[in-house]
Amino acid sequence: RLMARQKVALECLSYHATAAQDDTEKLQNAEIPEASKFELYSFDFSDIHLTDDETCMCVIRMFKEFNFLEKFRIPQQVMCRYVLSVKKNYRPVKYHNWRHALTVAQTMFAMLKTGKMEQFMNDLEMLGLLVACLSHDLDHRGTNNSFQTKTDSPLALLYSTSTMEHHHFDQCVMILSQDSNNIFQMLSPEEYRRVMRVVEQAILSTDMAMYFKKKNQFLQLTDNGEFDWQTEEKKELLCGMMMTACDVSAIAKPWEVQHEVAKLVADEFFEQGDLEKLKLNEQPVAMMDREKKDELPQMQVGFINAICLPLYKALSESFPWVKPLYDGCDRNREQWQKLAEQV
Ligand SMILES: CCCOc1ccc(S(=O)(=O)N2CCN(C)CC2)cc1-c1nc(CC)cc(=O)[nH]1
Ligand SMILES: [Zn+2]
Repeated sequence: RLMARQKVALECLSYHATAAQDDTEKLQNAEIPEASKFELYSFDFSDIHLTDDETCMCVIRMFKEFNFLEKFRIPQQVMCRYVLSVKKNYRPVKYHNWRHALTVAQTMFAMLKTGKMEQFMNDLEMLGLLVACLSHDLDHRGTNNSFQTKTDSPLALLYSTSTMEHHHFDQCVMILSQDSNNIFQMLSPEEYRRVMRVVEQAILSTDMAMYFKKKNQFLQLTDNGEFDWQTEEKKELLCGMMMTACDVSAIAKPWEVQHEVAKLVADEFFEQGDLEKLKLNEQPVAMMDREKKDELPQMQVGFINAICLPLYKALSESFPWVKPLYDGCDRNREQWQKLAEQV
């Protein structure tokens, strides 16, 4: 019986076809605009006005700014097909979609470049971090880990902890396992092993439960004025914190952008709450209960105070050039506080 269910589980892992040839050729022949056109070096970057094609060009431009196509001998066509295949494997859910993945990757780009964190990373680590950001929510269904467990989803059968994050990593591996998508194809076996370890750790670190586990260790290092970050363990810890900082970076965007994105997050949460009421006949947690939408501003203040600000504060103390993330988040806290007092 278990075998049959595991067979079903593996079926649901089957990833959709690679990007179409004509889309790939179109992107391949396109002129990739300068980074300034997309404001890729800014922490205020927003994808809202970009077309789907432009989002793909943003990714290629970020890789070009790091000179990764030369450094890792990535054929242009493989680069294009890889980006389109990753985009294709995001579902059109309200928040955890391709646009979210792109904005997370752009924040990582800005932290490394504008935030000057590239001085602590080597090329392979930065390549891994960008790939991890692009892949970190692949095939998200708009529901969280506890929902997989509660509904006996095939994914919960495969992974009992960090269920979605393990699935996102699996999807990332599956896309790279197609030669036509494999941007790592020219790496040596040793380089491939190292970059995949960076990608795996980075994607798994986006499980908020992992963040809570690791953050005190990180805060101790920054409080003690850690400046080395070059041991395997410290590097892994720093990369994990950077992933969380990028994953929640919508909280640090200009107010109009944050307010719009919060609506998308709420819509996705409320749809899960509806499923829990209807299918599971269960009362959802407040943040997923649309009957409690009035509590949203106060929840955002709690999210900022408990999770976002402490992280951005610790990062800004050790890496001063990422302070715009702290400042943006603090401004949004004030805005959400004002709305919370109005209710
Ligand atoms: C906007 C709709 C309400 O959104 C929230 C409500 C509550 C909390 S929470 O900090 O209390 N907390 C987080 C950890 N969970 C395990 C328990 C609940 C966070 C958010 C929230 N999350 C994200 C990340 C997806 C983005 C965002 O903007 N807001
Ligand atoms: Zn995410």
